[in-house]
Amino acid sequence: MTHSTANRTRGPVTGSPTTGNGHDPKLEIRGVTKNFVTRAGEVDALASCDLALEQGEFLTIVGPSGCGKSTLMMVAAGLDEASSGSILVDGEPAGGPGPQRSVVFQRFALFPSRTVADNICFGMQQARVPKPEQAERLEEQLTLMGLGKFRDSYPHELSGGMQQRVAIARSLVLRPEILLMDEPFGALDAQTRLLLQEELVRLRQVHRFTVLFITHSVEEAVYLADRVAVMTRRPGAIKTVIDVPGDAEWRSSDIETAMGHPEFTQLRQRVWKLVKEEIVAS
Ligand SMILES: Nc1ncnc2c1ncn2[C@@H]1O[C@H](COP(=O)(O)OP(=O)(O)OP(=O)(O)O)[C@@H](O)[C@H]1O
Repeated sequence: MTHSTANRTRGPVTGSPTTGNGHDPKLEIRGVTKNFVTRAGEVDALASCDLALEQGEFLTIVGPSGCGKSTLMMVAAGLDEASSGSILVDGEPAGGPGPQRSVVFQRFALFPSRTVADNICFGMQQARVPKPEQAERLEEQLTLMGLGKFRDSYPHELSGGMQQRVAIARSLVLRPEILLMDEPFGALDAQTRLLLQEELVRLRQVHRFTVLFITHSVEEAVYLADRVAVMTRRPGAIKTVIDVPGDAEWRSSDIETAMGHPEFTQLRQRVWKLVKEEIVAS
């Protein structure tokens, strides 16, 4: 994927959104709104949201707490219905959840009574992937995620970081075209988080999946992304989308080194200022 070196900031997108490079979108969130009816009244969670991700793009979403990020993710995953608007994959209505879109949540949600290997294979069994192929994909993921030694362990025997590796492996083994990640590293200690961020960059180089990634961490958002979408306060909409240059010097660095780079700091500050405006105004 190519990137412009100039950081362009786009205003709220209306109508049919384009991708960063104007290509046909892999995943498109078109005019999605969501309101919840509760006993206390209606909650407008999302105003009209538009986003388009091209094949292989990594788009991170940041925004104030409660602005509707997880709601948007649930709708994008087909796990909840939009009040209006649509989710398109390759230009077609996406419908309910399917193997094409895989979700990783903050909490690992592993089956406690299944071993690591069985947890990773669960989705493949459901999808009736032939046994020899299951075995092949399992071995590949165990190696990629550094889980080989833990294949026969149970989730309670693993650290949080290892459990999240299993959750990610369980998603990747299905070879999803689109990976939807809702604060996947939010429950981890700082060191494990750094390691998994770097591993996600590496995995993405191998798999080239399209990623929509929610985070509270502005650093994480900038480090991982091709573009960072900033949401408004609730009801959430896309306030701005910022390009992160693909050829930035810090791109091949680990996140600690990247954070010391002036260009990275500038981007981080720019994103944080936009988020802070929304926090202050809410
Ligand atoms: N099932 C639900 N029923 C009623 N209200 C809901 C439901 N889910 C979310 N909301 C409300 O919608 C709004 C957006 O919530 P959401 O969890 O999407 O925000 P968020 O940006 O992901 O928050 P955070 O950053 O704190 O995780 C909140 O006001 C929340 O209380």
